[in-house]
Amino acid sequence: MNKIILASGSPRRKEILERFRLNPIVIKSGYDEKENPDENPIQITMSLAFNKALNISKCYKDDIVIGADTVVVYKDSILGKPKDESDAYEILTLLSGNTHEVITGIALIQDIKNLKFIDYEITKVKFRKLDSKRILNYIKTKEPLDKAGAYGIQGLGELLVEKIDGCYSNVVGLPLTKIDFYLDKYFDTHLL
Ligand SMILES: Cc1cn([C@H]2C[C@H](O)[C@@H](COP(=O)(O)OP(=O)(O)OP(=O)(O)O)O2)c(=O)[nH]c1=O
Repeated sequence: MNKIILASGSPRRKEILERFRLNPIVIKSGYDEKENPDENPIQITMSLAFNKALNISKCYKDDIVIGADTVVVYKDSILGKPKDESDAYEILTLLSGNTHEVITGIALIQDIKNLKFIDYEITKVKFRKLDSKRILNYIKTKEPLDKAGAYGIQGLGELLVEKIDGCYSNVVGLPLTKIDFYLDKYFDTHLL
């Protein structure tokens, strides 16, 4: 089996792969996450995912390198990670009672075989109506601070969610079924 490198500092992405018996080597990509204002959210997540993976694959040409980037989109605005607690409060107030999209761009690269794939997945998430006390209590847990959209569906944030439409692991940061599709079809790596 080929070595898999996860070009991401996100512990959630590592956990998703480990749950499915892949033990990636984790190397956080030093890529500076600058968004291009001319790109739409899908293009932004795919370019960032690709550049994160490319940065690492230059030095690990034999290995399969996976990069990803997740954003929350509500009414055409990209809601990334909150800058601070008051930003988290604003984001969660905006999302309360409404449906947003979680978009994750992915890239898989194996330089030596000249294999490069870029794709994305969208999941719709509807939030419950949240009063300010609940939002403040959630922010106190610190869970929102390092996550796009200021929540983690895999944690206490599950309590904010009324329903989801689409791939669950995509919301957590890595659309597993799509990753499995590419690994199986092009990289001779099979999760099942
Ligand atoms: C919506 C949502 C996001 N997130 C996380 C996934 C990502 O880690 C993070 C989005 O930030 P990203 O910039 O995609 O990733 P990262 O900075 O954590 O890691 P790296 O750039 O090194 O790859 O938000 C959750 O964990 N749960 C959720 O429900």
